[in-house]
Amino acid sequence: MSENPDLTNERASGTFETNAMAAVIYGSEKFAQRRREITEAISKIPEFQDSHPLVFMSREEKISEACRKLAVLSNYWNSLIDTSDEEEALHLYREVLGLEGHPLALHETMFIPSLIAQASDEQQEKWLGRAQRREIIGCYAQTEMGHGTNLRALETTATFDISTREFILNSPTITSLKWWPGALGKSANWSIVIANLIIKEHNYGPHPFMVQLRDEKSHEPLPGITVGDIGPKMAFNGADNGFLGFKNYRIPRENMLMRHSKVTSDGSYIKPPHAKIGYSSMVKVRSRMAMDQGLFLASALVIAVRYSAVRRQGYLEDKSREVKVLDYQTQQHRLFPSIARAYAFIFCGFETIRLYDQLLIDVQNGNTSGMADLHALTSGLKSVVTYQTGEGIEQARMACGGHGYSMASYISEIYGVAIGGCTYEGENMVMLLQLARYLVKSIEMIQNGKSRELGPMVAYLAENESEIDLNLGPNEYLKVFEYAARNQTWRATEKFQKLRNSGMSNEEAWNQASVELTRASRLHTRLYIMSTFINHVGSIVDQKVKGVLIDLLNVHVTYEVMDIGIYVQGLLSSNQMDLIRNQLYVSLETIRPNAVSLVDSFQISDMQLRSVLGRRDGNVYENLFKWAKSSPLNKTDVLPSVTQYLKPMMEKSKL
Ligand SMILES: CCCCCCCCCCCCCCCCCCCC(=O)SCCNC(=O)CCNC(=O)[C@H](O)C(C)(C)COP(=O)(O)OP(=O)(O)OC[C@H]1O[C@@H](n2cnc3c(N)ncnc32)[C@H](O)[C@@H]1OP(=O)(O)O
Ligand SMILES: Cc1cc2nc3c(=O)[nH]c(=O)nc-3n(C[C@H](O)[C@H](O)[C@H](O)COP(=O)(O)OP(=O)(O)OC[C@H]3O[C@@H](n4cnc5c(N)ncnc54)[C@H](O)[C@@H]3O)c2cc1C
Repeated sequence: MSENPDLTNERASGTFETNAMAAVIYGSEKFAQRRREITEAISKIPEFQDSHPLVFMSREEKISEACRKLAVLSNYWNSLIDTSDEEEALHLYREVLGLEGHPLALHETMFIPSLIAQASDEQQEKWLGRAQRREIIGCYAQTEMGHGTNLRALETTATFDISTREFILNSPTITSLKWWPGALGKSANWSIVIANLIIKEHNYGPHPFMVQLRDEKSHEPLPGITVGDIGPKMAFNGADNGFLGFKNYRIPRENMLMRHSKVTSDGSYIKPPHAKIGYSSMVKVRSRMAMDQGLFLASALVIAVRYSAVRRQGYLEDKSREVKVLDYQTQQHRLFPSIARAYAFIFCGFETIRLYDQLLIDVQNGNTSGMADLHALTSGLKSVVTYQTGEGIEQARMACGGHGYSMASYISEIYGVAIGGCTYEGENMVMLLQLARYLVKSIEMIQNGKSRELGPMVAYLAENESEIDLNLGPNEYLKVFEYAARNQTWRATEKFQKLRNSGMSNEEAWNQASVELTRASRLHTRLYIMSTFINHVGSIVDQKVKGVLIDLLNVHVTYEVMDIGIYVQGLLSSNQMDLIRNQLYVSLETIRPNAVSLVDSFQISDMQLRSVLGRRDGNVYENLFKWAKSSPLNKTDVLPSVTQYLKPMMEKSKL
């Protein structure tokens, strides 16, 4: 079937090459090209296709389907990608497995990275190759039923038995059961387990241990291990998140991951170079989240924007034909700022992934000085990005009207998976408060006359306000954001200090200032996102691509400043606010002809999107009907439930 002419026309109105834009989005022409090649190669392998639509499958079927594809993938892995390239691997996983989770997701995202960051050279020699070759499947078991946030209260223990030189693992209570780890339930046979290290009755706090859970031949749980699946979730049901308990389960001393902290055979403890070095796997995942969430948001927008260009409803001036709903200003206001955010998140993602990779090298060389900065940055970024991604996806769903609510759109599944990011890798409020600690410390440095020692990301906190001339473009908007973030950070810090100085405990003062503190963290992070977007656009060479991204940046800066209006009342007059509002409306119109090309540029395949509404060819209606007919409920005209219950009920009512 040929492409829907409405989409053909939209594509013809684009002012730039989508391949050139993809090169900017994905950081290089080479990688953008590799993505296309991988997608093309996968499309020719029939076993990678869903055996039937995932949305009609039960959990068991979803997990089985994911395992089937992983088994097929193992035959093609080396021929499809450069296995040393994490981004290529991720693209392959996304294309083949989609986003509903699978037994190797945590193996790749946390188990292997933990071995790389936490295992000594000898331990890597023993386990890393096996993990990378997928001879074993691992997970990351930290969260317990009773505690996920407050790691100092974890209850699982690893007690050193000096006589046998083993650790004895125990789960002393119900609440100490590990709860949530992905792939733990049914798939993983090994795990990195975070447990309190106890030597001679002294608790040294949470440490990582390499623990075998299941027999490598029979896959049966080993004696002393209780393990299983925690049941269905809001989404992500292709993953078997699990529970895990230990009863006097012994592992050799050499199974504590000992790159940083160490326990010698005589039970001596050697401290790590930084107290939080064991938290690196979390920082690794957080540093990826802006990219991953940006792609979730992008997926929902591809669907909503393409659909809005083929959906016609109502009239504007021309009464001879209904308009594309994408021509309504409200629809543009709903979708275009999110397109800008998706671009910005991906640009930030590349930046934080690079920063993590650098930090990993620094830490391996004994330099831990960058840990606090990256922890603060990624804590704020994961919180803001996951929240705004959730908002954007939900708006995309509503922008598709009734069909958006159908699983045929697939947006609800994208939403369910993405929104999990607000919780996993540190609950958002908690992580905003982690960043707030860093911001408060920065203010205290300024108060103590140490402004010069501030890092580049917080230097603006020490600056004075300057006049704003909004006609001058994005950098002026950045100043508006700096003003808002600076003002809020000072206000929140002063509130905290005042409460503390009034005699309140540090903890209570912090608690009573915490809403204001989280607001400061959000503004600081949104400033970082805007500034990264501006810098990125500034570095683009292709003039056509740059021109469109400047238009998109204008959508971003005007929308973001309008969105934080309450924080800039002291800086901007109501005339200036009106000016910005009008600039936003103008920029929505400017971007309109490029809307479809901007989402096409994400180059997310139909196979990955799984959306009838978001099909690249725009042939929505005939495929919607086909999809509905394939619903299992339509296998027969008369359901057994009708025969069994409704008919007798109706017959009875006739009497
Ligand atoms: C080839 C590769 C292919 C890859 C393919 C992959 C395909 C799959 C794709 C599918 C995607 C799948 C996505 C799903 C993934 C889901 C993963 C979810 C996993 C998890 O959720 S794991 C569990 C995560 N848990 C958490 O995040 C817990 C949150 N809590 C904490 O982090 C800490 O407890 C907290 C809140 C930071 C507090 O810690 P605490 O020890 O109590 O510390 P204090 O509050 O007292 O702070 C002390 C001091 O330490 C500083 N600090 C804290 N953390 C860090 C850190 N990480 N680094 C540096 N510094 C840190 C903190 O700032 C304080 O400093 P001060 O100077 O202020 O004292
Ligand atoms: C899809 C998914 C996958 C996961 N995968 C894994 C995995 O592979 N491995 C693993 O170990 N874990 C995993 N988890 C667990 C996850 O990391 C935790 O659920 C998360 O860190 C939040 O912790 P919690 O559940 O204890 O929340 P809680 O801390 O109980 O949060 C409840 C509420 O309390 C508030 N709160 C808590 N502490 C504070 C505070 N100090 N100040 C202010 N407010 C506070 C929170 O903001 C929140 O509103 C996963 C979770 C999900 C949803």
